Amino acid sequence: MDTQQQQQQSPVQGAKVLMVGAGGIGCELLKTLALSGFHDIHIIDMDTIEVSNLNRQFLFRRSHVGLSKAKVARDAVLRFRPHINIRSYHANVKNPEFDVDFFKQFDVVLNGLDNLDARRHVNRLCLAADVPLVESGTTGFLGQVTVHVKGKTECYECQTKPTPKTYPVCTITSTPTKFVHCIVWAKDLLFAKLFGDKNQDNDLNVRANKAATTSKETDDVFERAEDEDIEQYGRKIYDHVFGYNIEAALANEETWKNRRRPRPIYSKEVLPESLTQKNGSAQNCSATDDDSTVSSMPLLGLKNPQELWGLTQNSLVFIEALKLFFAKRKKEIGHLTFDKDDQLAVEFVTAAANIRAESFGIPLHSLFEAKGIAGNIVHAVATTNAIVAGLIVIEAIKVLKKDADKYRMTYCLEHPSRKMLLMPVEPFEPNPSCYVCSKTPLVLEINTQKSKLRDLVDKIVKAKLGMNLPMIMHGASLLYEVGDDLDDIMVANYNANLEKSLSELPSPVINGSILTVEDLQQELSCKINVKHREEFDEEKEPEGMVLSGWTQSPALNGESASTSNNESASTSNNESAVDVTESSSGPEIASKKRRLSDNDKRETENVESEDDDLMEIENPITVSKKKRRVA
Ligand SMILES: Nc1ncnc2c1ncn2[C@@H]1O[C@H](COP(=O)(O)OP(=O)(O)OP(=O)(O)O)[C@@H](O)[C@H]1O
Ligand SMILES: [Zn+2]
Repeated sequence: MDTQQQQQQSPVQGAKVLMVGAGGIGCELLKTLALSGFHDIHIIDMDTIEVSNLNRQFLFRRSHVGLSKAKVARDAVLRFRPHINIRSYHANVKNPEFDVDFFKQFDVVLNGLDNLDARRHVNRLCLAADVPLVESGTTGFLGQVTVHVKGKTECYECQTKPTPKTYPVCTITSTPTKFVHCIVWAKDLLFAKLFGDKNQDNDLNVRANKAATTSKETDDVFERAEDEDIEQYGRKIYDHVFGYNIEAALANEETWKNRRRPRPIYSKEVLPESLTQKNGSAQNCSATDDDSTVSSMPLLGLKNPQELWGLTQNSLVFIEALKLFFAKRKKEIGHLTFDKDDQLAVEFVTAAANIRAESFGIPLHSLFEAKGIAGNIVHAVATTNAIVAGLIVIEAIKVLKKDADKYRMTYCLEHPSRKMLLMPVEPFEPNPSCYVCSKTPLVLEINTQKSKLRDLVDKIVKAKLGMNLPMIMHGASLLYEVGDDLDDIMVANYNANLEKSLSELPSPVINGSILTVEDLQQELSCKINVKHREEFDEEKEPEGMVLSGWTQSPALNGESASTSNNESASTSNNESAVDVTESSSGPEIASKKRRLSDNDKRETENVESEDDDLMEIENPITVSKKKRRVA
C-alpha cells in the first residue's frame, strides 16, 4: 500500500460508525462499508426479515425470515470480513438507551431509514452529541444523500419537509380527475365510513348530498340494521354512493360547466338479481380464518391481481368483499383502518375506486396497481439503493477526513439532467431560524380558551415538533411530562391538565405566554410564544392552531412539490385537504431540485438527453451564493 493510500485508509480504519436501518439501503451500506475498510460498525434496526425484503436486501435468505435484520446483516458480512467488529442492536433507535452519550461514541452516523419520524430523532441526537450525520433515502429511481455537520451545514430539519401528499377535499368528494383521487375516496372516505371508527369525521357525501337529504338520512344509509341481509345492505351502499350521490351531484349544473359529467351507476344495471344463487354465499366460501388472507377473488374466479377487471367484475368484488367483512371479520368492523397488506381491504378499495373511476370516465386499474397507489408504494429499485449506499460511504470518508470543502449532497435523478443522473449540490449553511439547530422561538396562534393542553401536545409538540418524550413548562410551572419515573400523583395531575383549556391550567397560558417545550432524550428545547386568536378558518386551518416562526427557505415558498415518477399532488392553499400517506424514503428530492438557480433550471430542462447511462459527477451545481456553507 503506498503512502497516499495509507493516509486515505487511516481515518476509515480508525472510525467507529453507527448505521441506523438495515433494510434496502442498509444492506448495501454495510457491505460497502466492510469492503471499504471500515473496522468498527454498529447497526440498529428494529425489524425482522420479511419475505418481501428478500428481492433486494441481499444479505438475507429465506431461512432468515422472522429473524432480526441487524443481527443477520452482521453475521452475513462477518462471513466475508471475519476480522472486523460489527455490533448489532435489534431495537428502535428511539429507545432511551440510545441517548446522547451513546451517540457520542461514534465518529459519524449513517442513516438508511424509511420514515421521517426516526430521521428527525436521529438528527436531534446527532446535533446534541455533535456527531456528523450522513442521511439518505430512495424512492424508486430517485434518491438522495445529504451531509449534516453541526454549525457547518444545515441540519436535517433546517428545511421543512413536504408534508404527506394531500388533495383538496372537493376533488376527492366531488370532482375526481385521476385514479389516485378515486383511491383516496375509496380508502379514506368510503372504507373508513363503512369499516372504521364511526366517531371519526368523514367527508363522504357531504357535498353531493346537501341538496337532497338531511344528514340524518345520509347516516342511516351506512348503518346496517341487525337483521338486514348483507347483500341487500351492500347493494344499498352501492346504489347510494355510485348512483344516487352522483345524480345529486349532477343537479348542480355549475360544477359541470367545464368538466366532464359523471355517470350514475346502479347495482341493478351491472349485477345479476341475486349473487348468492350465482356465486354461493360469503359464509361458506373457501376463505381461511386468517384475517389477512380472507379474499373474495377465489369465490369469483379471479386469480391474477394484474388483470384489469371490468365494471361487472369490480361490482361483484365490491359486494363480495363487503359481505366477507361482515361474515368473517365482523369483530373488526368499527376499528379497521386501511392497510395495504390486508387483502380484503385492498380488494374492496380497488373495486370501489374502479367503479367510481368508471363513473367519472377515468381509466380503470388492476388490483396490483391500485394496491401500489393505495399503499403509496413506489417499487424499490435495488440499484438506486446500491448507488445511494456508495454515495453515503463517499461522504462518510470526507466527513472523517474533515474535508468540509468537498461535502456534497447528491441527488439521484430518474432522467439525466445537465447530462447527469447524479446531481451533486454544495451543502447549505444552517438555517438561522431552524427551531432544531438554532434557538429561534416559535410562534403559536391558538385559542387559549378553547384549545386543550392535549391538542397542543398531540398536534404541535408530537406531530409538528416530532418530540418523543416531551416536557412542557410555563415559567417555573411544569404542565406536562412523559417518563417512566413519574409517581401516580404526578401522572394524575398531568392527565388532568391535558383535559384543561390552556387558560384554565394551574399556570394559565394566555396571550403573550412563553412556553418551554423540551425533549430530554433528544436534548432539544424550544420556546413557543403564544398568541391568542379567537377564530380559525376551518378549511385553511383545520387544526385550529397555527405554528410559525420556523421559516423555510424563500426559494421554496409558494411552489408546489412534484416528483417525476409519482402522480404529483396539488395542494391548494385555499382548500382543506385529505391526507394520503407519508412518503417514506425520499421526501425531499423535489424541493432540493428546486433550489437550483433559475439559470441552472433552464439549462437542466434544455439539456435533457436520451442517454440513460450514469454520468460521472462533474462540478457541483453552485446554488445561490449566499446560502452556501461557510467552510
Ligand atoms: N425507529 C427505527 N428504529 C430502528 N430501525 C428503524 C426505525 N425506523 C425504521 N427502521 C428500519 O429502517 C429500515 C428501512 O429499510 P427499507 O426502507 O428498506 O424498509 P423495509 O421495511 O425493509 O422495506 P419495505 O418498507 O420496502 O417493505 C427497516 O429495516 C426498518 O426496520
Ligand atoms: Zn436545523
